[in-house]
Amino acid sequence: MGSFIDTILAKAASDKQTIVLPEGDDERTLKAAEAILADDIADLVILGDADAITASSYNLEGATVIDPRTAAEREEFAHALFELRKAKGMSEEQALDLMDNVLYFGNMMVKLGRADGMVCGACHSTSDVLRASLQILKTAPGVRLVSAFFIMIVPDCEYGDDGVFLFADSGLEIQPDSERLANIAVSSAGSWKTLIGTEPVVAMLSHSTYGSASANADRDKVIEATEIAQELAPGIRIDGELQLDAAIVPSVGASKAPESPVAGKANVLIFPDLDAGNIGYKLVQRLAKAEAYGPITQGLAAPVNDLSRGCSAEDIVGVIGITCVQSQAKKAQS
Ligand SMILES: CC(C)(COP(=O)(O)OP(=O)(O)OC[C@H]1O[C@@H](n2cnc3c(N)ncnc32)[C@H](O)[C@@H]1OP(=O)(O)O)[C@@H](O)C(=O)NCCC(=O)NCCS
Ligand SMILES: CC(=O)OP(=O)(O)O
Repeated sequence: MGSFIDTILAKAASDKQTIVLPEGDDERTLKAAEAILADDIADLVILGDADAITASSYNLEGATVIDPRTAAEREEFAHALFELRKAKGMSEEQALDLMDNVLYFGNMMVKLGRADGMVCGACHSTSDVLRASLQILKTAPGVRLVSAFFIMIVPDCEYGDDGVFLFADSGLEIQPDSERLANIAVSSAGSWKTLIGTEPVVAMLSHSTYGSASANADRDKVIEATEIAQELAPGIRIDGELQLDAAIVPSVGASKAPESPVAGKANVLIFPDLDAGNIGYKLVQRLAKAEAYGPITQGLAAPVNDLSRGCSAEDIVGVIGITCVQSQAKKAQS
């Protein structure tokens, strides 16, 4: 793994957080858990069939293993879930039934402070993972929109921060309007600062650079989103609309958008919709052999992060480290 993830894991280990891994029946999750425990990076709670987990070939000594179907906390968590969701029509019985679902049980652990964060999605779809978190944890104070990004580490790449990029939204918001797109850009700049620590340089991506394409709704959405984002965060370098080459390649940026403070230097790439963002990250991951960590959420009241069902155990280790660093940052702010 590259130096980005080494730095993240060292930071995670410096102030250990407690992370729930609800997919205890997934082989990659157990392999990742073994690596996290061996390097003393986080305290782990693993959910699932306790007999099967403890009988697995992985050394999970030190982890707390809970089977939600028989856990002592079921009634307490179900009642708390009912209180949270009764206005939305949930009954006590439905809340208790949901405690069989590891995603709901895990989110309740985070909600009630039994864990600092959660990582899952190796064998659950993104919509199932995120819906449960959006319903239970909700947005952080002052935040209107939750969105999701990937940290991409592209090998042998001189663009971005030596090949490090943030791609958003690659996981959650399907068709953001200009206001939502602006919010995604501003949140992504904040996430870049939290995880990478250097200055975010944010490009609002389009098929057009500075009006090169004739007016159309897609282009105009990105132009409007850029204006809103610049107003929301005047201290952050955000510019658009920019094509991908103008955003990251200095010579192309200089020729297509010479006055832009972002063109040719972008490290945070904001895609116009989820089709572009999700396809874009998978292209770079698979064709450029980039490491891809995410979807990492931003704007949730507590860090719950998703995975692609195509993830490796190493990806899970990285996302656990990122979740710990997000939790440390959240505690530092409060
Ligand atoms: C995440 C997702 C499931 C949420 O939307 P949904 O299915 O429409 O769920 P709901 O409308 O029931 O929303 C659930 C709750 O989340 C809230 N919510 C939904 N999107 C939100 C957002 N971006 N920010 C904050 N809250 C949000 C809703 O307001 C709702 O709250 P409430 O139940 O307390 O009123 C949906 O956006 C989705 O499927 N996204 C794409 C995921 C995906 O497939 N990605 C590709 C692979 S990574
Ligand atoms: C992030 C993502 O695309 O997830 P999945 O591959 O599981 O759909």
